[in-house]
Amino acid sequence: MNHPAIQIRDVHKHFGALHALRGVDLTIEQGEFFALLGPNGAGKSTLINILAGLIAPSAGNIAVMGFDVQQQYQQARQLLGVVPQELVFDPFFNVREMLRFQAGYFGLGRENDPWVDEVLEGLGLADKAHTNMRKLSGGMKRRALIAQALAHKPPVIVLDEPTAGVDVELRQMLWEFIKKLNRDGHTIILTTHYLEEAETLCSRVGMMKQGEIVALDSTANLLNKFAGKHLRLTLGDVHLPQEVQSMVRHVERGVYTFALTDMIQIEYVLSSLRAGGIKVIDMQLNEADLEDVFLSLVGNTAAEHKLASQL
Ligand SMILES: Nc1ncnc2c1ncn2[C@@H]1O[C@H](COP(=O)(O)OP(=O)(O)OP(=O)(O)O)[C@@H](O)[C@H]1O
Repeated sequence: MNHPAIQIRDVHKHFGALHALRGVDLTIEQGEFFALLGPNGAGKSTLINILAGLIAPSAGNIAVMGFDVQQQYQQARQLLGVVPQELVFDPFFNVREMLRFQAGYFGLGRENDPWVDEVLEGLGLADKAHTNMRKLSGGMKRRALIAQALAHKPPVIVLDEPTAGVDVELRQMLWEFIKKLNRDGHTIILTTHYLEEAETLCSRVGMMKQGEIVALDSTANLLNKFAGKHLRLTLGDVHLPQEVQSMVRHVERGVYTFALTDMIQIEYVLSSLRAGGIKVIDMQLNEADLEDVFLSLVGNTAAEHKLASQL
């Protein structure tokens, strides 16, 4: 039977009084490149920590390719490679030894060496294979630690904010390598704050807010459904008519970005400005992006949270 890569069923997590996960249901099929997005504190890391078997859920369960992460921890863990935000390593090994050791922990021996070579090559570490972990520069260490999570050739790879604070070169290299692994059949789950990354790489997106999934769809559908267009108008220092103020997504040095859900709104904005005696100095119409979807779903978090807690 072809199990989903990851099946999350009604997962809750309480930290004392805090209800950090409020019934998360999510199925990720084998071969997907999936993005999990959400503002700080939405619960992404908590969900990944439960997935990786590092913490237990308060209720619900998660299976990796059919293996329950608690009841069948070892099998589930073997199928999973998790690149966490913060990583620890043993400083006494060189890079290749460290990767072999890591794979050995999962019961793999010399037969896994070609894969270790592929990982070293893919992450630009081939010429550092014999360098002691202690002697690597910060950026190279980061690469080695990503390699470590992949050493046992896991079919399901989870990357938790892998490019936070990472230089452009590694970012590009990492994505090329991860895209190749995805083409080869590995399932990839990515959490990121870089919405652009999710937009270009991932075919499906889940957005979390306050411990719940608030949107789940293909990247293309989300963009179509929510985003519409961006109208960027250079107006200078003006006072906008009341009726168009709520459509403004962003203002910077006299350039106003309006989020439009319908093309007819262009005429509405322009005629309001005209009626208010405001002159348009320049105008641009752009496709909106995942950031719009994200903001329209997770914006006003604090205000809504307050409202929800009063109800
Ligand atoms: N061990 C813990 N003890 C108590 N509260 C915790 C613990 N871990 C997480 N939390 C809380 O649970 C909520 C969800 O945190 P989590 O780290 O999962 O969010 P996140 O979406 O990963 O955010 P970020 O993008 O900042 O990593 C937050 O309010 C956080 O403070």
